[in-house]
Amino acid sequence: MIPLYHDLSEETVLVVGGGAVGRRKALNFVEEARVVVVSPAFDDRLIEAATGNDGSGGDDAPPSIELVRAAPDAESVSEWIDRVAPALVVASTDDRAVNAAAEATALDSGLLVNRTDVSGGRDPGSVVVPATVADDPVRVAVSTGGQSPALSKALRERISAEIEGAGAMAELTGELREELSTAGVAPEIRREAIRQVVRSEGVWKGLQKGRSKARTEANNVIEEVVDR
Ligand SMILES: C[C@@]1(CC(=O)O)c2cc3[nH]c(cc4nc(cc5[nH]c(cc(n2)[C@H]1CCC(=O)O)[C@@](C)(CC(=O)O)[C@@H]5CCC(=O)O)C(CC(=O)O)=C4CCC(=O)O)c(CCC(=O)O)c3CC(=O)O
Ligand SMILES: NC(=O)C1=CN([C@@H]2O[C@H](COP(=O)(O)OP(=O)(O)OC[C@H]3O[C@@H](n4cnc5c(N)ncnc54)[C@H](O)[C@@H]3O)[C@@H](O)[C@H]2O)C=CC1
Repeated sequence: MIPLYHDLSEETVLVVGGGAVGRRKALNFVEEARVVVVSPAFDDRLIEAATGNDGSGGDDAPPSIELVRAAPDAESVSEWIDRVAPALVVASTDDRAVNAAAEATALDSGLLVNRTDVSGGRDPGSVVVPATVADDPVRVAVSTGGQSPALSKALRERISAEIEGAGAMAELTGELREELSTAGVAPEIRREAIRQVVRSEGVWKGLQKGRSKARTEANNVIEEVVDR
C-alpha cells in the first residue's frame, strides 16, 4: 500500500455505524470535512462532539458532525450514499453484511471507502486510515498494512516527540525557499542551502527560542553555502 494524502476540505464523509470506531473516524475526518454519521445508536462522546453543531451554520461555518438516526440494511445503505453524496464512506457498523454493502456501493460509484472490519486484501479505492501525528503543516502517517493497528498507534505516540518543532521548521524553510528563489539564487545552491537548514541543529534549537533566533541561525547557514 502506498500512502497518499487526500484533501477532504469542502467534501462530505459518510460514516455508517456510530459506535466507538465510527466516533474515532468521525472525529478524525471532521478536522477537515463535513461528517454525516448514520446509525441507530451513537457513542456518547460522538453525541457530545455533534451537540451545538447542527451543520446549518452557512457557507463559512466550520466542518461539522451531523448525526442521523437510522439503521439501513444491506439493501438500503446505497440510498444513504446517494442522498449524502460523500467523497468517502466509512463502513463502521458491527454488521458485516451492511459494511460489505456500503463498500460495494461506494466502489461501484467511484467513491473511496474505509472498511473498518477487515484488514488486508483491498480493491483500489478501499483505503485504510493510518495513525497520524501532526505538528501542522507537518503530518506523519503510520500504517502496518492492516497487520497491527495497535502498533501503528504505539509508533504514533513515539514519533510525536520526534517531530516537535517540525511545523515551525516547515514554515521557516517554506519562506526561505521563496526568498532565495525571488533573490535569483541558482537552483542547485538554493536546494543545498535548504537541505543544510533543515539539518542544522542550530536552527532547530533556535526555533525553540523563537522565530527571530531561528532566522538568524538559518541566515548563517545559508550565507555559508552561498559564499562557498
Ligand atoms: C485495516 C484498518 C482499517 C481502518 O480502520 O482504516 C484497521 C482494522 C482493524 N482494526 C482493529 C483493531 C484495532 N484498531 C485500533 C486502532 C486503530 N486502527 C486504525 C486503523 C486501522 N484499523 C486500519 C489499519 C491501519 C494499519 O495499517 O496499521 C488506526 C491506526 C487509525 C484509526 O482508526 O483512526 C487506529 C489507531 C489510531 C491512533 O490512536 O493513532 C486498535 C487499538 C486501540 O483501539 O487502542 C485496535 C485493537 C487492537 C488490535 O486489534 O490491534 C481490527 C480488529 C477488530 C476486532 O477485533 O473486531 C480491525 C479489523 C481487522 O483487523 O480485521
Ligand atoms: N478499524 C478499527 O480501528 C477497528 C475496527 N473494529 C471493527 O469495527 C466494527 C465496529 O466496532 P465498534 O465501533 O467497536 O462497535 P460498536 O458495537 O461500538 O459500534 C457499532 C455501531 O454500529 C451501529 N449499527 C449497527 N447496525 C447498523 C446499521 N444497520 N446501520 C448503521 N449503523 C449500525 C450500532 O448502533 C453501533 O453504534 C466492528 O466490526 C469491529 O470488528 C473494532 C475495533 C477497531
